[in-house]
Amino acid sequence: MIRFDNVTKAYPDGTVAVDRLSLEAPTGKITVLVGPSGCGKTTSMRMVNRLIEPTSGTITLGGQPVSGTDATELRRKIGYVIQHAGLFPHKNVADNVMALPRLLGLGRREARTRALELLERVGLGPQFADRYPWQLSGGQQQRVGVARALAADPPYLLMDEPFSAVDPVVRAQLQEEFLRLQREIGKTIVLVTHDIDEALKLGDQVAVLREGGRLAQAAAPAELLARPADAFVAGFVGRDRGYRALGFAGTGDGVIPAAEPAVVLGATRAEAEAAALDGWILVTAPGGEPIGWAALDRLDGDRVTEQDLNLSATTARTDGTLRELLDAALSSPSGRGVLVDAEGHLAGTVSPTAVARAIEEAASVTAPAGAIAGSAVESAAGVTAGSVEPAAGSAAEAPAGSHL
Ligand SMILES: Nc1ncnc2c1ncn2[C@@H]1O[C@H](COP(=O)(O)OP(=O)(O)OP(=O)(O)O)[C@@H](O)[C@H]1O
Repeated sequence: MIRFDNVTKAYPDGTVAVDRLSLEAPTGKITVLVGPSGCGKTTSMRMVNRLIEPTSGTITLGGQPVSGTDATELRRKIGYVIQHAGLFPHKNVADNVMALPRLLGLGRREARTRALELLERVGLGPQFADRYPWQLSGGQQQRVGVARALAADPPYLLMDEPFSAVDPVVRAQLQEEFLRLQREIGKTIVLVTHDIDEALKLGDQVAVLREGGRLAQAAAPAELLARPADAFVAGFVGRDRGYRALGFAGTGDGVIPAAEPAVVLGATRAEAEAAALDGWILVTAPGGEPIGWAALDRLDGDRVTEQDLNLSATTARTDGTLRELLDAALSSPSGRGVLVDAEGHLAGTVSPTAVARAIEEAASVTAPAGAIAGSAVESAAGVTAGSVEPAAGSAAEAPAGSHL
């Protein structure tokens, strides 16, 4: 565990960057520090590995005050990932990854083997080992940065805006990979971001800081969405937080999919017309995976082809979150959200009304009469005050929904 106890940092010019911060980052979990620019996120994090010394207060790592630990010794226990990866430009990828273990005396051949293993863990094949940083994309550089931080197998990881220098698509991919990796390695992580969506997606615990370096609230994402401590947190978390909370409000297990007829791509117009419930027919791949919807009155030829497909809808897994189910239902041109099983095969469809009913039920199971929907949703997610356990079906799980 990393613990901040009444920690303050005032710079010589009088700026109070961090003001009496008390916070625990639990072992094996991801704690995200989030807040507007200048609220003291980076300063807080850098005090952990003693790149910055606090003015007062104590930071402990596994019960040991960092101020009493030799800085070099300390940094061996703490991997550090920064924005733009911060790779050595004159070293190739393998040497970048193994710089620290080599310094600590690891032999060249062993270092190379370990570098290749680590690169594979972060999704980079052996062909990257001999490239130089300038020969990599931004996302690949970030992956090397993560591999390097893990090289000495430290129990703690500090990550400062690790995914912010890449485009949104790569970013989402890196976030998913990072969560998958963390499920394997279970490090104690403090991650800084200014992006609340990233914080809610990655954090087991999210600590919202406000200007002046004061902690506004630290809670599990579902708790933060359901019960923001004050107007600042509510504003920072965003206006659509009721909808976002559905991502933590249990799964669609209680929603029974309705049978949906479908035809395989390449079926004849007559087959599509015979099967359809209304003006829309669902089209699948030969293996049974839904691909898209076709409007019968807009079919181009005698057969259903890819050109006929409307691809605007998302699919949700039957055990996906209520948010994913609602999104599937609302994004479907036919008004029926497509559900798939764990193998990606069509399981049926669900209407927005059916999902709304499930949302109401989730809210009423545990809520006393008259309780506000927000706290009911939170109860349904099984979140207790102060808990940092991810709720079932939370962002820490593999993504259950995908694009149709
Ligand atoms: N060396 C310094 N001297 C004086 N003030 C500083 C120094 N370093 C940081 N600050 C100030 O401390 C405050 C907190 O800075 P910090 O970098 O921790 O914020 P941040 O939340 O990480 O911001 P950002 O999201 O913009 O990176 C800011 O007001 C900043 O200007």
